[in-house]
Amino acid sequence: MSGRAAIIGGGVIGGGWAARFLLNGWDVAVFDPDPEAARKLDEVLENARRALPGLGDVALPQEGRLRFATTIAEAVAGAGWIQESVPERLELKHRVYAEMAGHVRDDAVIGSSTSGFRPSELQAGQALAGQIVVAHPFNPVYLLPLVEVVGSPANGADVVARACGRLTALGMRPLHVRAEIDAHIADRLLEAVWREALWLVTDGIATTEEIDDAIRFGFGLRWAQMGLFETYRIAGGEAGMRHFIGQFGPCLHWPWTKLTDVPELTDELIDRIAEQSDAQSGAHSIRDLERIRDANLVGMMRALAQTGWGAGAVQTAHDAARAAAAGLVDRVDDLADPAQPVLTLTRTVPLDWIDYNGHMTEARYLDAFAQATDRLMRMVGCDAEYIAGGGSFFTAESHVRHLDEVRAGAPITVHTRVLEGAGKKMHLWHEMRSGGRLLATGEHMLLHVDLATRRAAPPAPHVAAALARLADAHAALPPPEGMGRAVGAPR
Ligand SMILES: NC(=O)C1=CN([C@@H]2O[C@H](COP(=O)(O)OP(=O)(O)OC[C@H]3O[C@@H](n4cnc5c(N)ncnc54)[C@H](O)[C@@H]3O)[C@@H](O)[C@H]2O)C=CC1
Ligand SMILES: C[N+](C)(C)CC(=O)CC(=O)[O-]
Repeated sequence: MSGRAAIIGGGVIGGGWAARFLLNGWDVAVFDPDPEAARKLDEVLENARRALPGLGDVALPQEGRLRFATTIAEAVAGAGWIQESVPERLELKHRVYAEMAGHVRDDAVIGSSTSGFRPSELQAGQALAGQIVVAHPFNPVYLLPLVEVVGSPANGADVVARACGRLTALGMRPLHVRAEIDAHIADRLLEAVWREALWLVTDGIATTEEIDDAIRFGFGLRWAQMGLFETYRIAGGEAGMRHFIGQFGPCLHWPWTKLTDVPELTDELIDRIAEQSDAQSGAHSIRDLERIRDANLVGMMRALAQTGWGAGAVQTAHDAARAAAAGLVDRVDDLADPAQPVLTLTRTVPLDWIDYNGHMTEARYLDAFAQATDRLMRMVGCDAEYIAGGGSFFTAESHVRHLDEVRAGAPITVHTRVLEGAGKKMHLWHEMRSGGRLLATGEHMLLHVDLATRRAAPPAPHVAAALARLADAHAALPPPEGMGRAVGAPR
């Protein structure tokens, strides 16, 4: 699903929202009075284009069009989603909503990025109250899936549901916060940690770098994939959560935190934090830090997708939802023209597929061909259910030719031919392209096996029939150049 979005306030967060919408195919109008807004947004977009398209295993749609509007009314006209991301001042947010009145589509959702205001505070006195919800994202908005959605009784019954549906279609994970509270759920948690960190600096116990190390080398990695409660459940050992609470419950009454007390943000404390932060990270520009952060996040989320866990599961679901739009099909019967090589992969080269030579590393060619083979297997009926029933294909031999290089962010496709599909054999030919360039070919012999005996065995009749159908259709094509080549064979 795509459409038109309006972004009011194109700073750190508005810029991230603009990138999220644009890269998911939406046209975006931005209103921001800052004369530097276009430059800043351009830089954020450049980073987003580098990172987001390579996060998933399915190509994103064609990027939407970006324009800058000169008034709020012009920006919001015709938009299905309006995201307000102006600074965290209630009176400013109210002024912005008032300027929208009379120009907003009846079915448009007005999301506010507010970190802390409740929806009823935002809606107070507003003609558009029924359309305003909190849609609180996390920086960088173009990569992180979480968005807290909070409504109030002023919203119609379906507004929150409509908001959540649209955010899901953008590859996000809307979390419906059912009760209105200051700072929602996540910032309440973050604020608690932030206050403790400020005390540690105030009291001279730790530097900004030591505090960051305490997070990133340890519990930060755990939080990224299991959060707090699931992590502590494991920490309870076989006796689980009850044992954990029994063991650490008494600490609640010990002076482990200063949560009820807040350090004064004196000039001295601000100077100390700023100086320590410069010493810690000043060698990198903000854009450099953003790129390092993005590469780390993409790598972590792609690892999580392998286990189908947390933020990785969101990406996997988004890929699945996008596959048909990207031209991929799940069944031979769904192919528009089975006589042509089958599109088995369409994606962007991700950042973590690049090696020290600055191009896609050799193993990833085989990885991409393996993904293409997996799709072809599913298309002929060898899907998860079939494999659970005891039948599958094993690869017996592969020959990959590396013909041209490709860099991060480039779109790649794989088209596949079935050279032979009879008895236990499945002989495949993959061609990988970027634009018109042939990057690589892969020739693979697979054997159908009985997973109980681990020995070759004929496939089930429906798999054999689908495979034979493709093999017969592809037999009419001329033999592919390079078929049957061995390493070192003369050209
Ligand atoms: N920075 C963060 O980590 C996060 C911030 N938020 C929330 O997002 C909102 C925006 O915060 P940031 O992007 O960090 O601030 P920012 O200062 O980076 O960006 C705010 C932008 O709004 C523009 N602006 C000011 N007045 C305006 C007006 N009348 N109409 C249109 N644009 C106007 C400014 O020129 C600026 O570009 C706040 O509500 C904040 O709580 C939410 C999640 C994280
Ligand atoms: C610091 N903050 C309150 C603006 C943080 C957020 O709102 C969310 C985030 O991205 O950390």
